[in-house]
Amino acid sequence: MEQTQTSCKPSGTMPTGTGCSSQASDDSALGLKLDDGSLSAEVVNKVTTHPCYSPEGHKYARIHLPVAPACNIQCNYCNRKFDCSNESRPGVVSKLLSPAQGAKRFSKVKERIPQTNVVGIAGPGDPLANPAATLATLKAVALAEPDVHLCVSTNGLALLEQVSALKSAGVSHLTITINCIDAAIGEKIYPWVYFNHKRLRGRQAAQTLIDRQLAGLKAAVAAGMLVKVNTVLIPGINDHHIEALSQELKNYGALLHNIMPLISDPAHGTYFGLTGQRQPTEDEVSTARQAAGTNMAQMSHCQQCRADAVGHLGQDVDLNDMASSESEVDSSVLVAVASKSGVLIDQHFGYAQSFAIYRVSATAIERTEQRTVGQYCVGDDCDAADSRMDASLQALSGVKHVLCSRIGMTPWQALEQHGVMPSTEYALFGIDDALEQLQSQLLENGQLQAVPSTTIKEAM
Ligand SMILES: C[S@@+](CC[C@H](N)C(=O)[O-])C[C@H]1O[C@@H](n2cnc3c(N)ncnc32)[C@H](O)[C@@H]1O
Ligand code: SF4
Repeated sequence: MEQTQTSCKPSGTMPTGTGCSSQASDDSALGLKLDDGSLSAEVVNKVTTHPCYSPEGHKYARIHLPVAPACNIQCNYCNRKFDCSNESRPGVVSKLLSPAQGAKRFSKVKERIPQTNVVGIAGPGDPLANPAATLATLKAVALAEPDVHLCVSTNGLALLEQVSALKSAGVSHLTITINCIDAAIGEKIYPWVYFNHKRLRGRQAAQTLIDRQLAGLKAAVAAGMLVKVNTVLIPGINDHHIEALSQELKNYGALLHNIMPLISDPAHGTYFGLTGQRQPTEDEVSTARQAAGTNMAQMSHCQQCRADAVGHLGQDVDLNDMASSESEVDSSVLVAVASKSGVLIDQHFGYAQSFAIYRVSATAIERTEQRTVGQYCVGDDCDAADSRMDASLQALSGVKHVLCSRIGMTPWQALEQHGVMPSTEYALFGIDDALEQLQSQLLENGQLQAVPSTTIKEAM
């Protein structure tokens, strides 16, 4: 890394300044800083040309490509469903994209907004719970435009094992959401964490996540990435802990700290929304930033963007007129339904011995066949061997969507990697109702050719 001295000097919090230095970090050993505590010219350039890292980057635009639907943890403030109209909060998107569609969207946007120099993957789930789609998208974008900044935003659970792949793909800017370093706090934020093929709960889940986040942070910094940490400020849960957290983040070499207010609304269908967890006041956010600012450079211009945000920060571009150019519009899709009763979506993917296959087009929903599969989970063993997944994939050949009541993370990821979209969104819905809702969603998202009217036909 180039070590040219610059005029960028420590300034503590960074709402309006250069945003390129921190007050007290002593991480020069990590290669980001010079001996006098200032940042190298290369780092300053990477920070000030990124709209999310520095207010100075406002002349540049960013695009988030929504290619990562699955998540390996659950946060009590998050619901990754598709958005309602005009909804703007992290984790929501209008339409998921494949890596090829993502790269195409980037090229279109770059033509229209040439200042787009940042391509990020931030969901709607966790990019590193969908590593194949994330890496394929990053590589396709880098091929089209080698000079863009590539960014990833992750909860950090799977970071340690992905750092070198991210580095090789050219990721320079990384954001990790770390809300606490105390598992007693973490268990109030994360109901479960899916790690090493097991769903962990309670304190063990929180401790595992925290350990992995800190190990991943350390590895990413050592690999030369500029690491920003997001912390969601949740009154009564982690607000008393912010200073201790920022001290640890500094020790681990994070460059910036972005304390974001919790967004909580009963209508969002999140645990915190439903339990009435309140959002912090502006004063509480600024107190937290001051407390953390004694250790870390603070950000305060974050817009808490959607996972498909496009354009300059705070001036998002409407993508509706681009949908048709993202093609991959089908005239019909095959949907596999896992059902025990034959009436409801009430079968776990792993325990299904057969799937009912439906052909869904814009004008019809037609049941075509029943396909038998070798059961994926055997006894308590849902950490199935690759061969059982291969057999399931073969049985589901040509299928684009699987509707089931539950599914493990391993088969979810394997299906996604093969272009099949699993969904538990319709668990316990009537099959007809679920298929009609899916049909409407595909039409709305431009993934089916739009022709009105619906009929359900039993062709068997
Ligand atoms: C949707 S996430 C996607 C990236 C990744 N899964 C993660 O959690 O870091 C992007 C950011 O939005 C934050 N976020 C999600 N829901 C939120 C909410 N209701 N209020 C405030 N921040 C939220 C996450 O904590 C994260 O920092
Ligand atoms: S890690 Fe990110 S995507 Fe996953 S539940 Fe939490 S906020 Fe949502």
